Amino acid sequence: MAGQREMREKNPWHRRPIIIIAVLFTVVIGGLVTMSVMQNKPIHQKYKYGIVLDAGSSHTSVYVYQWPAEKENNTGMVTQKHTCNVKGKGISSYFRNANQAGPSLRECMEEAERAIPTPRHQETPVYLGATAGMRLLRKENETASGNVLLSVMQFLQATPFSFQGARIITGQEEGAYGWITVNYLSDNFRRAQHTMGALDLGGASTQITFESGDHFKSINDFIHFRLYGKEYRVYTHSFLCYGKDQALKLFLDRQLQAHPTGSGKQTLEDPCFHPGYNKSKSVQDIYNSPCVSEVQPSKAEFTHKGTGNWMLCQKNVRRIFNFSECTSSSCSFNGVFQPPLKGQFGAFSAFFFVMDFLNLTSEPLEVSKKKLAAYCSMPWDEVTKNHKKVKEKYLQEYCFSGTYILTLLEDGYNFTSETWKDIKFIKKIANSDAGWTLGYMLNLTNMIPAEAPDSPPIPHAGYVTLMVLFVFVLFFLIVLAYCFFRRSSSASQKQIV
Ligand SMILES: O=c1[nH]cnc2c1ncn2[C@@H]1O[C@H](COP(=O)(O)OP(=O)(O)O)[C@@H](O)[C@H]1O
Ligand SMILES: [Ca+2]
Repeated sequence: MAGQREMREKNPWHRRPIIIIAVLFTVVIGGLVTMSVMQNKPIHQKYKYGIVLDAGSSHTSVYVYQWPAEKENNTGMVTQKHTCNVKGKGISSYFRNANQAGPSLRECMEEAERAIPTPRHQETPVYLGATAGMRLLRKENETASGNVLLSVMQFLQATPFSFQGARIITGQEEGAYGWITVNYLSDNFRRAQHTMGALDLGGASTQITFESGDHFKSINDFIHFRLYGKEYRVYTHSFLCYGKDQALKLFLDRQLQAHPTGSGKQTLEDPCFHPGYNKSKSVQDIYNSPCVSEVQPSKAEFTHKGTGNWMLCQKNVRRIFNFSECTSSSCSFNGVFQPPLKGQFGAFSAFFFVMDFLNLTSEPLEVSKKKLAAYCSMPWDEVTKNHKKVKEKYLQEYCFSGTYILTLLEDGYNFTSETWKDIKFIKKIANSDAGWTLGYMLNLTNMIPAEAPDSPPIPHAGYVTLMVLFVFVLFFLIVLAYCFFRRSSSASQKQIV
């Protein structure tokens, strides 16, 4: 008996309260660990959706975006779920039969219906923004542009989505939203010291946008943003008629006016088209735009003949710009103020399509010029043989388009051989297309807050881990205290004995 009691006193685990405490602690710790694992398991996300239609001058694209419902204001959360290119030309081409403009969007809107779960349709906002093609049509024929917009509005209103409006956005908005898109997708607003500039080349206009502290001139070209608690002063300018399709019209007009012919069909010897290229073209196709001079050549047709001479091509391309007039401290072209370039630039849309086709997206400026000169001098039949799958409409123009891009960037915007590496020709960032549509939607749905959202001092997972650790330490301390107490009480018992 005495021996048994002695053993029990030596081994404290034999005591009932201790066993109960140990079991309780095990249960509590087990509970806490399970809770922390459960809490951090990815829960089934509820997504929200948004649709933006980019009604460009050459064609319309439909973009479907999605984001987790509870993370609306976290940057980098919106992703591009689906895109669809509307068949045919841009909505401005429906100026003669405006009521056909809306129905032309049908197939792509049906695709959007399939891309978004049906229960979400009603709450999904849909926006249409029209760019330079519609700006030009409004200039030429306001009634026609109004009718085209009315047709697309009526069509979109009848879709199951929540229609939020169809309008012609300004060139400034186009530039600014493109800038917001590239910086949002690169997570520059919250993580980086600097933002990235945006260069957008369309068919009818082109935009340059970048952060610049230089704000004393031309207030019109500066926009202020407060995003995630930071101030941004952004320069943006849109050049109407300097998209690549309108620039080609300006270019052909200059050449046709420079070599008027007397009687007979006019032949235009064009250094920006390949040798052996020979096509009869309608004069009306050039003069159907408010960008070109009102004095038309008298003939209805002309023969467009390529000569493939890059040096001469660049010399002629330069003529569509005015580089001499400038009443400000510094200018891009046509007397437009532009502060000195700063930082890196993302160049997208036609900047990317053309430079990518020509394999010039990562070449230095001088190499690009040499390669382009060699490409322009290639005979047209060889070009068509080498690129059987490329649409002829694009293929015939790549020599001109490449030359136009190099000239616009170097002589127009003032990039140099040294700063050329700061231009990144991009199509997508983080799987979403670079362009103005995402920035437009982020702005209209208030998804970029002016102030940085308050975040807890430690993340949730860290909090749970700390709590578990804390319980372990507490448990260890109690055991330690108990042992200490046991030892000192048995020592004092011995002394009494
Ligand atoms: O694959 C391609 N190769 C060359 N150019 C392209 C390709 N895809 C689109 N483009 C061009 O990109 C431009 C897009 O312009 P958009 O239609 O957005 O006009 P906008 O922005 O001036 O309103 C057009 O000039 C179109 O021809
Ligand atoms: Ca565009």
